[in-house]
Amino acid sequence: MSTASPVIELDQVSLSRDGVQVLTELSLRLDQSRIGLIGHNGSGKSSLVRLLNGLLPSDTGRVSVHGQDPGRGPEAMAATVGFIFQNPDHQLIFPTVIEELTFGLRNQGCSVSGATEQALALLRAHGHEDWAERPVHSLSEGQKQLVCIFAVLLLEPGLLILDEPFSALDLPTRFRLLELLHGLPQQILMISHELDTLADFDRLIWLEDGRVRADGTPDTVLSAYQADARERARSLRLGRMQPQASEA
Ligand SMILES: Nc1ncnc2c1ncn2[C@@H]1O[C@H](COP(=O)(O)OP(=O)(O)OP(=O)(O)O)[C@@H](O)[C@H]1O
Repeated sequence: MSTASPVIELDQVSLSRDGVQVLTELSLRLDQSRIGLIGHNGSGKSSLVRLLNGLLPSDTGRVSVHGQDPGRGPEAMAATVGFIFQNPDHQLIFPTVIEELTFGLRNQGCSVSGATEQALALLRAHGHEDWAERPVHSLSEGQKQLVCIFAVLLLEPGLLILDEPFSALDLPTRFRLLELLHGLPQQILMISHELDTLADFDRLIWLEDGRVRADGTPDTVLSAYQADARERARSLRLGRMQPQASEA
């Protein structure tokens, strides 16, 4: 794993997509081990994490991820940032688990035998050596998500970014994944609408309209976020009731 300082820094970063401003003058220094990113739909969470792994370029400002400039693009960032998508099918491209796991290592110049050895060792360490030759399509959603995590762990990135990794998973699988994530040495930045999965995190950032609405421990940020969501739900209900009242 990289020994670079595990710090993500954004300085006055703005980003627009299709001409719409998505992030506005965002400045953050993230050096905690477990960081959660929350916010209502469209608040800019996915855009922010895609900026960190080089999938989206910023319009203005400076971004540094463990000393690397994501402006170099996602391939150059692969050794620094492991990215886990919400839907494993967007990530998994090979027929078998072992092919999937060895691809990244081979890309980094590792021999077939060396890559296979490392992949088998990782599967063995997690009690899944029997998965090696399994067709990826035969795995459950939770098993596929684990394979995605194993694939990025083999590249030993300093940062793992997970964009809503739990949405398709049942509760036991969610617990199993959370346990695995909490045991990893990597810095973790995770987007989740499942707020209970973030309760043990060191820090939560609440994004709203591309700006930081709140930033602090789960205790403080989650209660404010839930109160805001309840207030929004209440005004939505009132909004629906208005036409009926005027009809009366
Ligand atoms: N591919 C895209 N092209 C153009 N605009 C996009 C694209 N994806 C998202 N956006 C816009 O960027 C803004 C932020 O979206 P983003 O996906 O970053 O939000 P989010 O907080 O991750 O939302 P959600 O919780 O719904 O996943 C929204 O206004 C959205 O419409």
